[in-house]
Amino acid sequence: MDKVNGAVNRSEDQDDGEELIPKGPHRYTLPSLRYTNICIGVVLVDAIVSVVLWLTGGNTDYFVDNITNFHLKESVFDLAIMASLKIVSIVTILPILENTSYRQLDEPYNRDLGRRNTLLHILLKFFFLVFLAYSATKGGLILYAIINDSNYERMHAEYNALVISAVSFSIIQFLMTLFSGRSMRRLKVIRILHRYNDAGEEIDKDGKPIKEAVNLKRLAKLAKPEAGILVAGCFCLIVSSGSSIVAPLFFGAVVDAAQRSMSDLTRTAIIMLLIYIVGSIFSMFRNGLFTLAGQRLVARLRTELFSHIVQQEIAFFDTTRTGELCNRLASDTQVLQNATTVNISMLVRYILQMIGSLALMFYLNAALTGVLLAVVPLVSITAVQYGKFVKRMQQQFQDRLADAGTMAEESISSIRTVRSFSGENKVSKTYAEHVDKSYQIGRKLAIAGGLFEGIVGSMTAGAITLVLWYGGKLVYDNTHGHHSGITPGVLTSFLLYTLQVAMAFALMSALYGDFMKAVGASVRIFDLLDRKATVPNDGGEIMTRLSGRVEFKDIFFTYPSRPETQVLKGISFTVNPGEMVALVGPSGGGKSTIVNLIERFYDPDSGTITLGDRPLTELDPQWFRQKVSMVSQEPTLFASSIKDNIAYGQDASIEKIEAVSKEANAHEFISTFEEGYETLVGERGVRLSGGQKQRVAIAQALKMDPALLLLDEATSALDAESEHLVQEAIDRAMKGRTVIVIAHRLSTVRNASKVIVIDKGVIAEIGTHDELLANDGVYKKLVLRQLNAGAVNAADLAAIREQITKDEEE
Ligand SMILES: Nc1ncnc2c1ncn2[C@@H]1O[C@H](COP(=O)(O)OP(=O)(O)OP(=O)(O)O)[C@@H](O)[C@H]1O
Repeated sequence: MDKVNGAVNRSEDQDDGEELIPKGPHRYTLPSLRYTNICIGVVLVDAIVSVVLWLTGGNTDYFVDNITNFHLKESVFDLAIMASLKIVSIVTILPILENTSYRQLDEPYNRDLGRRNTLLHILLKFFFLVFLAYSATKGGLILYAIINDSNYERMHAEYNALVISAVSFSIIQFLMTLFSGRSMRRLKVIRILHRYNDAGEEIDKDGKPIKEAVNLKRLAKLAKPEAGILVAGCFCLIVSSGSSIVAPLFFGAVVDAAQRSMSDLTRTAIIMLLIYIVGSIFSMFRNGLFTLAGQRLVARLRTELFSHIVQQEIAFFDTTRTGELCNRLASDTQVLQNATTVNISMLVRYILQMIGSLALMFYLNAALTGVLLAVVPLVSITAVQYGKFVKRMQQQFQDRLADAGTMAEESISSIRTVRSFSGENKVSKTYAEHVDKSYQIGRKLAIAGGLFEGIVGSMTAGAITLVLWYGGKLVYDNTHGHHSGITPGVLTSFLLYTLQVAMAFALMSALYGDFMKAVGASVRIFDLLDRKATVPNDGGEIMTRLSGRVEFKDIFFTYPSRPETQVLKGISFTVNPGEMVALVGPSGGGKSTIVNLIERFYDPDSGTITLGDRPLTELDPQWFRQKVSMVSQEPTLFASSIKDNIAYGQDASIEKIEAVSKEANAHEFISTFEEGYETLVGERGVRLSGGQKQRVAIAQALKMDPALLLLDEATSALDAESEHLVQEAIDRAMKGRTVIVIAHRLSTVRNASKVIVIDKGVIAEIGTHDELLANDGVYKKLVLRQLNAGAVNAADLAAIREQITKDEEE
């Protein structure tokens, strides 16, 4: 990657019309794969092919004679010189042009720059037009002489090849210069922005330092434990590639042997068969070993990733969609599996095949190889352009598909809500819209795919015909006594090599796409793996005993997912061991948030929470969470048996499970199930009723024998019998424990040691039920509202009425 402006700029955010100039130090670089470098590369290949063909063609006399007695239709050293001139002109003009064009993007009104640019564009096109005109004229004259002039003395095969290559390259290069203007204008779009912090570290969009750049090295490091398998795989790969490299040679040998004798033919055919068999056996091992390494890698990666995900703080899950995380686990890891093992093996195989085949092709006939190499760039440029387009489209296609997937997952997992709102048609319509978006991209891809097939197919056919025609001519030369000809067997081998190189090339471009996908997937996976939970999940002190004392000291809290709204504004209270404290207040006031903070699902913005006289941040979260049990109003069970749900997270004997179930009034209903404690509860416990789920959750909490019990009373009405059973279980669970309850029932608040009224993030009132009722405050209003809603039983109603009348009398 080249530096565009090595000096680091400092600028403020401002709109320059096209993009926002980033705040702070930054610089830009240009990608290596860009117009200028591609052009220089093509000209270099042209020069190498030309010089090699010129130097390998003919004996010394011929070689010298060709120079001293220069003749337009017979000499070729002019073409080799022209190739060198091309290098000089492109290497001098293009980098300057790129530089001035880049500057001009920032100084569009600089006339000097504009004039200089125009001149350079014209010069570039002019030079390459001259080169094209010269080589085309020369090629035309030679072709004319071959066809019409019987006295014309044929050139050496290599020289013929040189003329063909010079003409083809000149056409390609001239066509490329036509795109110079457009490509230079795109410099600003393709440049890569690097931001830095004040310490000089490179940072990403969000200002976080880019710790370890995702590169092949890190990907390869992932596969380190599989090194042994991979080395064995590589050995098999080398043997199997060797076999496929030499096999075509024997293919040709069989054709030639057939023209000599039967015994020769049989012998050569058997050798060829043996080579293929050895190749296949090693291919089999190669394939098996690489796939095995991949499977091991992905299994390890998935496990590691999953345990890393579940270690993240709760706030992370508030902002990250479940579907997205599942995608990372399922498909991103799969993409990485292929990229780090099977794809790398394929890449090495194709590279070996290409280099080996090309070397043997040169060995068989340099001229024929030269002709082939001359037509390759045309096909490859088209293929690369198409590849880029496909990559962009594929990315969009995947994104749209992922949107559809996430939406489907959300709808299906909350099918009950969808059904109860009769939302089936709506979700189907939304899903169809998402799918349609991906279909539109898929359609474009289909059309482009067809076009590409057609164009590249015709080009390939043209290239093969050219090679075949030229090879045929060499066979003809051979049978008619020219020393530069080849046998039909060599032509056969050559054609097979051509196909092998073409296939390796085509498959390699497909691999490029896979690698790009893998880089994308690895960025996402490594991002996740590198992410450190802001609320740690382990480490800290483990005490011998934990008392249930809880203290909030001036707690301010904002949910990270909604940074603009402060939810708790200076909350302070104490819960002493053995007390039952009720949190009450209007909906959205912050009661559940307080409970979340006690579980240390989040850390407060400021203030201290102490549990058993120690700040929560000093305790080992995994340890203290076992001492603090939470029973929520809508418990979520796991899709396993009742027994496993109660034992969740701990080894517990069936006797213990039964004992806590009895205490939680759950044993009775569990015993009525045919499979008892082994009964499966279904996804999120759907096969149990609300009351049953709550009692299982209470049993779960009791099994932990918690020092502190956090309760969220159900607001949803259960039937009287069920409510009675749940209430009885809750009362039993509360006995002898420190309890904080988000209370909705008057009976609960009346029994509470202390009632804390939370309203809009602050403590509105604090005291016993009787004290608070005496105040004409939020609590009294709440109680009256409950009375009106009829949400209290007859005894409560009478007691409250009596109390209020007494208050009014006073
Ligand atoms: N995970 C979250 N991310 C962002 N905001 C949240 C989150 N959970 C709750 N809130 C917001 O915090 C505020 C307090 O919510 P909280 O659930 O603590 O209220 P509550 O008093 O328990 O209400 P209710 O009695 O209805 O359960 C609400 O405005 C809510 O929208």
